[in-house]
Amino acid sequence: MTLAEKVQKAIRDIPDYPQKGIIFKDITTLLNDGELFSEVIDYFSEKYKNVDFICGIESRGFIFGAAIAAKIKKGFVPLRKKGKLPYTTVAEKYALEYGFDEIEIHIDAFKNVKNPKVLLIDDLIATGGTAEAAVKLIEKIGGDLVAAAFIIELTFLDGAKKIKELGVEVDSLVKY
Ligand SMILES: O=P(O)(O)OC[C@H]1O[C@H](OP(=O)(O)OP(=O)(O)O)[C@H](O)[C@@H]1O
Ligand SMILES: Nc1ncnc2[nH]cnc12
Repeated sequence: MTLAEKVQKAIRDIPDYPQKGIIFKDITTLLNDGELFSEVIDYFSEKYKNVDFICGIESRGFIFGAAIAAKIKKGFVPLRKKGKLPYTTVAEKYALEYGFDEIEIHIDAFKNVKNPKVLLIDDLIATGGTAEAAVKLIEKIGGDLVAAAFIIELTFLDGAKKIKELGVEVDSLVKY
């Protein structure tokens, strides 16, 4: 079985969560499988070992992003929901599959590196609203995006298109 097939098998569908009509992709069952979680981390770590920073989106993007960053010994930069970062931030509002939100990044997150090469990672891309906001924030503070990577892509919501239109490569492990 390929890694993508194993991950697909490990993810659980929860109908009507958090709202009626949404089929929620539950990654906790993937995280629960230590061997497979580790394989996913190894896969992305090998592919992106040459970046300077890993940016992860709160909160599920933190789980994968922080593990990859530690493995390749590069900095981890959290993109957090509004009001959670203590220092000066830039912010973007966005719409996602089931609501609206706002994320922020610290303005000095890439301060010590010139033209920093950055990987953005999240567990899932649906409409792409969240990732689009993240790309804009990373670029606003001087990051050079190598790719936006996701464990899961919901292709029928066309989110990858939004990101590609910003000139950023999309790398999804499992597509539905
Ligand atoms: O492509 P989009 O339509 O923007 O949706 C994708 C986003 O939605 C989920 O996060 P959520 O905001 O539910 O936060 P969580 O990770 O804290 O559960 C997911 O982890 C992505 O960040
Ligand atoms: N269907 C879905 N499952 C899990 N996370 C999501 N984020 C946005 N849409 C989602």
